[in-house]
Amino acid sequence: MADLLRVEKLTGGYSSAKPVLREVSFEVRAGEMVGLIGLNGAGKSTAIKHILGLLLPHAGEIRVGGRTLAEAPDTYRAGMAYVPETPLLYEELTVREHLRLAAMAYGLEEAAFAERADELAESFDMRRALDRLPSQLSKGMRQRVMMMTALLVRPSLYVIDEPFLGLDPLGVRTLLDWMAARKREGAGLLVCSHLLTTLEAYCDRFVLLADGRVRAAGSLDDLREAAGMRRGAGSLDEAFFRLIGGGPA
Ligand SMILES: Nc1ncnc2c1ncn2[C@@H]1O[C@H](COP(=O)(O)OP(=O)(O)OP(=O)(O)O)[C@@H](O)[C@H]1O
Repeated sequence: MADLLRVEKLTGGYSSAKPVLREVSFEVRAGEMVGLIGLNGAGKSTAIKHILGLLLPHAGEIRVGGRTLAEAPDTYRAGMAYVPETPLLYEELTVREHLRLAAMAYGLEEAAFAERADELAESFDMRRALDRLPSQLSKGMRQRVMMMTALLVRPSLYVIDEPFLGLDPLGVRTLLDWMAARKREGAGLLVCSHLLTTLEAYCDRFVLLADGRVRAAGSLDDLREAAGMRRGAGSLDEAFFRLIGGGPA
């Protein structure tokens, strides 16, 4: 089976004269969660913009479900859901209307919509907020709406940027439980975050970007090995600091 997401020797960024990403390659397979990590300015958001098709590769290619954006734009876009770091909501639509809009955009049937929306509202404790407008929601509640929208439509690939910021501990736990459930059902998740301890507990593999290049990639043990640590010993945090050259020797 094709990888859900394959980034192949991607060179890209905002101007071809000065690429931000250079020859970046990684993949996300069905049933795995991959953590995209790196310091501020390493190129994580730029990589995500390329994956979403908001930036076009200067060289290399990106495939979602085996197809590039140019080959199959509809399949490419419908194959993934993106959750941005900053909630983007329509100020004139209620929470329920946001969910319904997502369901329509992804062709979700009414019965499935009703069942899933209800389940999500319950587990994210948003039942009482379903008929509120975004201006009547707290920051964390707005973030919950974004997550609920992505979880409602059940694409095969999730691209999630800093999902935990703004969520209270209960929201973080609920979100992680949902992400793990989607993963068990065969979805792939690319999660970009600075919360290394959380990623370590939930991700199967990691891609560490530094200065727009893949500094190390693979399982925690692969990263430990690349960092000169023993397999089976030491945290992701420690491997990270050794690999980017900022930690104790
Ligand atoms: N719109 C833009 N135009 C030009 N350069 C940009 C733009 N956005 C980001 N950059 C540059 O691209 C590089 C990578 O930035 P990017 O936002 O991808 O980093 P990041 O890893 O997501 O960082 P953070 O952890 O701070 O979110 C930086 O040098 C940044 O200055």
